[in-house]
Amino acid sequence: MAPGTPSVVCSGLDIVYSVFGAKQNGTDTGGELPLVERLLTRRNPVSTVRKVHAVKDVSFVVNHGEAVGIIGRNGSGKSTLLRAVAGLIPPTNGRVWAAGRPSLLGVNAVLLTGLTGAKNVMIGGLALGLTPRQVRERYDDIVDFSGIGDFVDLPMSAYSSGMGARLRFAISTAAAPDILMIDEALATGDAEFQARSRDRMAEIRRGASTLFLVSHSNAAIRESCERVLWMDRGRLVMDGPTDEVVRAYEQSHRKAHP
Ligand SMILES: Nc1ncnc2c1ncn2[C@@H]1O[C@H](COP(=O)(O)OP(=O)(O)OP(=O)(O)O)[C@@H](O)[C@H]1O
Repeated sequence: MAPGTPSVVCSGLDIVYSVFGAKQNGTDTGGELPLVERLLTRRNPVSTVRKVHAVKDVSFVVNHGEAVGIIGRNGSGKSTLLRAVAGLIPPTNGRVWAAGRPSLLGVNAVLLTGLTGAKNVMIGGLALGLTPRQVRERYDDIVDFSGIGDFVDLPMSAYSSGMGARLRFAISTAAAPDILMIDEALATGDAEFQARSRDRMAEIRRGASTLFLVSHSNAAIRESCERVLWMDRGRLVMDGPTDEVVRAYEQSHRKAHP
């Protein structure tokens, strides 16, 4: 885990989703016909498999101790890239290599919403590689940090989305993972929780772990990351120091909407 040595290597990564039951472009003219005519002619849309090329030929190397922001417009492939690096989606082409266990528990974790927060703390802790004893030792800290109070004894299905996100974040950062990945939804926490999250991220970084942060908040990216990957339509269009990349990204908005 020495700072300066590679933590994540992504080489020529392509991710293509297959969407089943979608209308294939060009094969269906039904949409252009008036409703009555469509009903009379019974011309139904052709259901088929549609490919969505969400990440296209992306390559980068991130070293231990780096905090990397991922920015880009809606649908540009940020979350998909993060999930692929976490090993949750197999690459269609290319390779992803990670030193250590990436933890995307931050927000997208599949916790069991039918179970109580308390049970999910145990499950999440075990998933992070902690022993049951370590989870018990850290239990109070995790629950305190999440700030969900007595709700911990209720099923997670009764939580607001912000409460769920806070508990996931608290669990995911309890084990100081080698590679912590945080997706946008973290921003659902209130201002006080966000301030505590930033402190916790700074603490994790001091432990020479690697941080990936997907966010639409350029302020959050500026505050937490020294390097930024800018994604656009699945491609990595810029990779460099935060100031440079965020400035170029903001300028591209101004050009698009002067
Ligand atoms: N499970 C999925 N199945 C099919 N297509 C998907 C799936 N998830 C994402 N996509 C598509 O992949 C593309 C990239 O989506 P992704 O969620 O990675 O973008 P994003 O940059 O994180 O977007 P946002 O900023 O809106 O969260 C989009 O076209 C999206 O519709």
